[in-house]
Amino acid sequence: MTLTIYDTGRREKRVFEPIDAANVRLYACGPTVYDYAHIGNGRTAVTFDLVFRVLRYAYGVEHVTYVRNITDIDDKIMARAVERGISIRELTNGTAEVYQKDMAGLGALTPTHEPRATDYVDGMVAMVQTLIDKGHAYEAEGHVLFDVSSDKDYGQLSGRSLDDMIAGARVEVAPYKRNATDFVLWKPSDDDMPGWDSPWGNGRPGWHLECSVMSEELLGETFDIHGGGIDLAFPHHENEVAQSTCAHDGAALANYWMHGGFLQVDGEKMSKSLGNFLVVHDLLEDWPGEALRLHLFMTHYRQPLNWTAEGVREAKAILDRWYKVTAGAGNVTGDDVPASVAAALLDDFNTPQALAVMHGLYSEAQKGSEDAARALKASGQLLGLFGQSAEEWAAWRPQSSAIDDAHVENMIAARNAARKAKDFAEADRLRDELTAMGVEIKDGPEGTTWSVAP
Ligand SMILES: Nc1ncnc2c1ncn2[C@@H]1O[C@H](COP(=O)(O)OP(=O)(O)OP(=O)(O)O)[C@@H](O)[C@H]1O
Ligand SMILES: [Zn+2]
Repeated sequence: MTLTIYDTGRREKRVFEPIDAANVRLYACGPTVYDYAHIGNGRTAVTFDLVFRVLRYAYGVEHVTYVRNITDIDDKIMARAVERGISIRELTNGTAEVYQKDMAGLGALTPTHEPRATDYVDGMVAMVQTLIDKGHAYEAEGHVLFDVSSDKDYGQLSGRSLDDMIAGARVEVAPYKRNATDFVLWKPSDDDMPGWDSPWGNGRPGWHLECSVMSEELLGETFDIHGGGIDLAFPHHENEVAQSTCAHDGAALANYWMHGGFLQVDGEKMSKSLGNFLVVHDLLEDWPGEALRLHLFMTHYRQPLNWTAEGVREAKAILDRWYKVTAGAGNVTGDDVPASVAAALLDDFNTPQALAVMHGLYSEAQKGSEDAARALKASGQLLGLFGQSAEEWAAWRPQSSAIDDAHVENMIAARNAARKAKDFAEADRLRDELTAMGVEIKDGPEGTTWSVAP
């Protein structure tokens, strides 16, 4: 089985060769658990969940380690904790739990490890000391800064020239920096802010340092794949690389870099600062998680994705049909995934191509092919779909729905009775009432079925 990955570090598609096929190692930068995650954050989490699933498919369930970290050291988090008079942990326990549940709602498997930055501060202090000792960092006014001029490879990952980076950094250059591009490894905390003891006084680590240390402790100095949204390539990942390679005497941080495209609204990145965001937590009240997930997969992970309610509605309708046609398919395994679907996913996680094949399988299944129904179900499961029975799927209702199933059944029975008695005016009246409630009914050879219109 050959997996190819578009490596943003090398700017080309490469055949994936793991360091150790018995333990393939993946790290994706997780959220700052300050607020609810929006569906843009969700897209990136789902992308790396798919990578995790495809790696498990290719190398075996027991042979992949996936780390998705939680950033709980952040100025906004600390300010809010102080404001409420509680610890960072007390504040973020709730938000981290909601994040984990919401991502599970999008069909994401629980990662192997979900480290929290606050549990790794000792390791961060040690790495800062190592960087100072090796001549890659310096102390200035209570800060410790990474000396970019000491790293000849700085800028390679994101492909930026030093001039570009200097121009970008100039806006906010602090007087104690030797070079405009130097970045913070450690910064001082005011007395009224949370902090940790260090050789440089009471303070806290810079954000980039967190991932360098958590990935080293959980995956080793060099691991296979490192990922995140495209906004993280620079400066976050560039700085992670600088810290880790300099602390580890030149050993690479990761052999492959993957970056997911933005989820957009009307052509703009969905983000907290622009205020154009939809929170996953709310979306999961209005839609089944698998419909949100399928909408994400309709666009290749590296392309920008325009999020629309119409897209989710379409995804929900596709799943309605797929669930119906696979209802009798029984248990399937990875062996039932057809080669064409596997090939699409092993080719840089080409979900639109996999879905195109699955639409073909659906047509065959609808014509009665049991093999096609099984292949469709197995393919869906590899994508993290078909996580429930056809009955459960059909019984799903939006949380805002006031529809009472028993009441609907009674109305349908009354309508059928009216039709039998040739009281078509009453039958039509009941149908209109159901439509007004958002219930769609269909008369078929096996009686009347109904569903809730999205
Ligand atoms: N619109 C988006 N589309 C895809 N991925 C995104 C989007 N916004 C953020 N991400 C990704 O979500 C992950 C979590 O990031 P984080 O919690 O720092 O969110 P954020 O960048 O603060 O969000 P925002 O941009 O809304 O402030 C990162 O990998 C980031 O690249
Ligand atoms: Zn990171």
